[in-house]
Amino acid sequence: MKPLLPITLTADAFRPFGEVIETDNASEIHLINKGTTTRFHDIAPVDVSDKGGRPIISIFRGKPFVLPIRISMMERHPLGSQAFMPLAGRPYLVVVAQDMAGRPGEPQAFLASETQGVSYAKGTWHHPLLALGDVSDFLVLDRGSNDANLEEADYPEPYAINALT
Ligand SMILES: NC(=O)N[C@@H](O)C(=O)O
Ligand code: NI
Repeated sequence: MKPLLPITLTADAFRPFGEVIETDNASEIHLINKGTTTRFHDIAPVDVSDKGGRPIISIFRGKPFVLPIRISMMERHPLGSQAFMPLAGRPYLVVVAQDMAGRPGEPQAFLASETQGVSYAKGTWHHPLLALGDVSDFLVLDRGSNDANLEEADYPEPYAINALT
C-alpha cells in the first residue's frame, strides 16, 4: 500500500476542499447578547438546496480507527455540502482528494484537532468519518432528501496511514 502521512489541518491548506470550522477562520466577528456572547459569523456555507434538498442536523457516533488505517475508497455528495463538528474532545482524521475526471485524485490527509470542524464543499471527494482514540460523536450538518446523494470510488491501489504526524 502507498503511505499517506497526515499534515496538521489549517484553513488555508483545506480551502480547495471546503472550510475549517474554527473561530480563527471567521471573517466576521460580532459581539451580541449585550456583550455576553461573541458570534464568529458565517464560517462556512450550507449548500444543500439542490433538487429540493433541506438542511438537517444529525449526530454521527464514529468507532475509532486504529493505525495503520487503510484508505481504499473515497466518496462524495454531488448535491450538497457536509459539515462535521467534533463533540468528543478528541482529534480525528480528514482525508480528501481533488476530482480527476470524475474520480478521486491523490488523497491528502489532515489531522484535525478536537476544536476544529470541517465542511466539505458540495461534490468534494472525502473518506467517510475517521474517528480516533475512542468512540466519538460528531455533529453533522448536511443535505436531507429522499435521493442517494452519494458517489463512491475505489482506489486501484489502497493507501495506508501508518502514523499521525
Ligand atoms: N454516509 C454518511 O452519511 N456518512 C458519510 O457521508 C461521511 O462522510 O461520513
Ligand atoms: Ni460524507
